[in-house]
Amino acid sequence: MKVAIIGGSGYGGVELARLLHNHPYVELTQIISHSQAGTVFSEVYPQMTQILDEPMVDFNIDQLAADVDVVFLATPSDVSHRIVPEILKEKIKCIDLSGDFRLKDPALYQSWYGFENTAKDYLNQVVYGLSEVYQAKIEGAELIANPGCFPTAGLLALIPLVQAQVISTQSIIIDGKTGVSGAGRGLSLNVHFAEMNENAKAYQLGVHKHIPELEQELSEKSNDSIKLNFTPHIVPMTRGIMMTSYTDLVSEQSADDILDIYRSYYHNQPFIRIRTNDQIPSTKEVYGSNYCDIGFHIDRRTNKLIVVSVIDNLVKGASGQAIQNLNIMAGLDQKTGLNQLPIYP
Ligand SMILES: NC(=O)C1=CN([C@@H]2O[C@H](COP(=O)(O)OP(=O)(O)OC[C@H]3O[C@@H](n4cnc5c(N)ncnc54)[C@H](OP(=O)(O)O)[C@@H]3O)[C@@H](O)[C@H]2O)C=CC1
Ligand SMILES: CC(=O)N[C@@H](CCC(=O)OP(=O)(O)O)C(=O)O
Repeated sequence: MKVAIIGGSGYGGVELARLLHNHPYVELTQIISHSQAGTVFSEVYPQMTQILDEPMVDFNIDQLAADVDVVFLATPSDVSHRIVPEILKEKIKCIDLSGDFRLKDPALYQSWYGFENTAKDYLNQVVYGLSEVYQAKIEGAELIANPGCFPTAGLLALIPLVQAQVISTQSIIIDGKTGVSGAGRGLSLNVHFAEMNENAKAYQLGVHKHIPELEQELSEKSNDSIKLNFTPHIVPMTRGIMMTSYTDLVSEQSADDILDIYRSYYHNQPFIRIRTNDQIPSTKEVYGSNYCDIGFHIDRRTNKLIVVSVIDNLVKGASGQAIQNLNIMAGLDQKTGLNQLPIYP
């Protein structure tokens, strides 16, 4: 398969380049850059010296049509909805890492993302690329909306429970923590060393763009209209997402019952690892890998089931899951090119 990356000079772009380098069936033919076309990729990212020494190129639809089967868009929000229709017309498949196509209700883009989606007609055909949950739909997709990093970890923890109807859908509270690379490579005060080092900050309470995404997908799986609380925190680490979900059990459940729900839902899913015996995963245990690790604790005093799920935001939360989706679309083993083990310590 010939693939291109749009948004090459960002963190999602370089992580795609790193992972695709070891993919046996992919040829990366173009890295497209809005701001640095003509610059050699390894000059922007010296760790790619003697690996990717070609210059990045401008977006050119004719060149794409001649050269590429699948495009990864690793662009900020409010970009891909403007260019995806043009790319799809050339029969090139698109995997969009941004949020531009994740929400099914077009009205929600203005309120949560602050832009008007100009490709509303495509919201009916886009497939939400949560790989383990929508595998069958992903197989035939032309356009994938790769899930957000927080939703990936949160939904993988909660969908099996909601579907099994063992938790209340009206009292879900999620506490999210993210590493700084989640904010992308652009400079901003929030990620300034003195602002974030030895510091933890909650942000965007009640207005974060991942709230409607979490609600949309959990509502779909429960046939209920779910409203939930989600608060993200930025903490001083480079990579990693931890989602701690507080849920109310609606019936008596043992730890083995909960384990059975997860094991049967994720039967044969290579990237989901369910922890047993109250073992709670930490972000370093998935660092650099495409795994999502899930651990849980039942608090008998309060009848709450507390679930902790962790991913690497740049791998399972972005570029790794995008490649997992490419593999599913191409009929390959999901693990192709994604066999990196976590880097620990
Ligand atoms: N970082 C993360 O953990 C995750 C990120 N995502 C999503 O992936 C996307 C990329 O994120 P990330 O790589 O971190 O962000 P970065 O800010 O690191 O990179 C985005 C890149 O997009 C390109 N770009 C910027 N403005 C425009 C524009 N107006 N038109 C076209 N291209 C533009 C730039 O590259 P160039 O100039 O070379 O084109 C820029 O480097 C975002 O939508 C983000 O929400 C999803 C999950 C996790
Ligand atoms: C630290 C930080 O700013 N994190 C980003 C994570 C989201 C992101 O960048 O991208 P996706 O929506 O595509 O997952 C945020 O909270 O907006």
